[in-house]
Amino acid sequence: MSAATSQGTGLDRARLSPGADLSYHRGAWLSPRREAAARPGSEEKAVAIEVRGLSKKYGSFQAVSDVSFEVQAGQLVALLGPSGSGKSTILRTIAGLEAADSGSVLLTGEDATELPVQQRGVGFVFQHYALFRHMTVRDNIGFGLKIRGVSKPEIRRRVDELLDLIQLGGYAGRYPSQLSGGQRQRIALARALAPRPKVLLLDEPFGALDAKVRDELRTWLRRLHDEVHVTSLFVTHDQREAFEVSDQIVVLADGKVQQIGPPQVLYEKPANPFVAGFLGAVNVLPLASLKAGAIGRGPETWLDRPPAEHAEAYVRPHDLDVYSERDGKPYWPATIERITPLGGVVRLDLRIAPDHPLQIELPRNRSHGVGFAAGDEVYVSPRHLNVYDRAQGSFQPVDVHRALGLALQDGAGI
Ligand SMILES: Nc1ncnc2c1ncn2[C@@H]1O[C@H](COP(=O)(O)OP(=O)(O)OP(=O)(O)O)[C@@H](O)[C@H]1O
Repeated sequence: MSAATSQGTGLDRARLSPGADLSYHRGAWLSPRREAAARPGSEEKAVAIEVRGLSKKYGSFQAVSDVSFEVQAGQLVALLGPSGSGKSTILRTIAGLEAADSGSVLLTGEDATELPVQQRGVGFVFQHYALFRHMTVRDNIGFGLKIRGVSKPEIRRRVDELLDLIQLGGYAGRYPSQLSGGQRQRIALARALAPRPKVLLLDEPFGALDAKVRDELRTWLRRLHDEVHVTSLFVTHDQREAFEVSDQIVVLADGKVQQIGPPQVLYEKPANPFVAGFLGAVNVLPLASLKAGAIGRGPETWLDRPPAEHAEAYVRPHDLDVYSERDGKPYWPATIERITPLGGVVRLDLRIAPDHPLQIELPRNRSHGVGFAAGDEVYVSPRHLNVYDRAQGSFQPVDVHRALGLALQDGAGI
């Protein structure tokens, strides 16, 4: 957090300080060791949450399996995965609401594995607003401070500051029943922030809201985070939500980490077929069927090690071009079955021989210019794809045009 923003929100260092031996850096309290690491010019970045080798069984069911990841101080990170992938279990373990079978949790550098919930310094926001129905908004937000024995004037000042921050200044006297779902979640967030937690944990915070409010709150959360920079880890099963809000995403499936990285990197360079499919639409096609259409060096030369006969190409709908003539690029011959305008893009449903469905998305302007119609025989060419070789267990990105360009420069195989 910069000095300017901390003054702007009133979340200043002096009042946030939980102890003399800690200092504040980009949203997290740091021990002297971590503070040194966070100084400008330092190689190591401060880590606010560190999960090491976490495993958890419910009966004989392995819900979380050797999960490790780090959250840098001041970042907003998503735990993304399908239902049952272990997201909530991990979040609850970090909060201290659940005990892991093995592994450890470090918060701002200190081992918190054995600490009770109240001593971890975490703020928690649940999917279903856990506001007290009989308390006003002001009392709800101030609740955590009251039980910690903070003085009344200080609680009042802090609640006003947070009401300003969440832009609900005029709502202090209302009861939860007099608020919309979105407003209740903003209050829940203010309540979690009130005791100045080291880290904020959010479990599907917008899951119970309708799509439009959800959309608005995502943007709101990101802006709020940019203002206060409190280290936040939030659980979602919604890929779009994770993309819109987070700095980093931890993708989970079956209780295991699949990949960790910034949203765009995961999208462009997924580590495996699961991540490729979970983070957006993808066509899966036999790589071998490109051989016949390949110009110059075929797909077997695009990778360091030639992929097996049954390797598959994973191609995003917007990474495909469609032509009425062959034009020197590798292609799949295809037939257009349906053309569906979808606002800014047009979706083409095609079929390649012998019987593979294929989806392409073209920008609206481009599809107008080309003038395709259902029933047209066309050539489909990938710009970028991932080759999945089950036998080798490898999943490798290929920039097709580049691979082809290099092959042409070589002059080989033409
Ligand atoms: N208390 C429990 N007892 C038994 N099994 C549980 C318990 N809590 C969770 N599980 C199981 O552990 C697995 C992981 O659950 P978890 O809630 O962590 O997943 P999740 O990814 O958060 O799912 P969702 O998005 O549906 O909330 C699920 O299969 C779930 O049924």
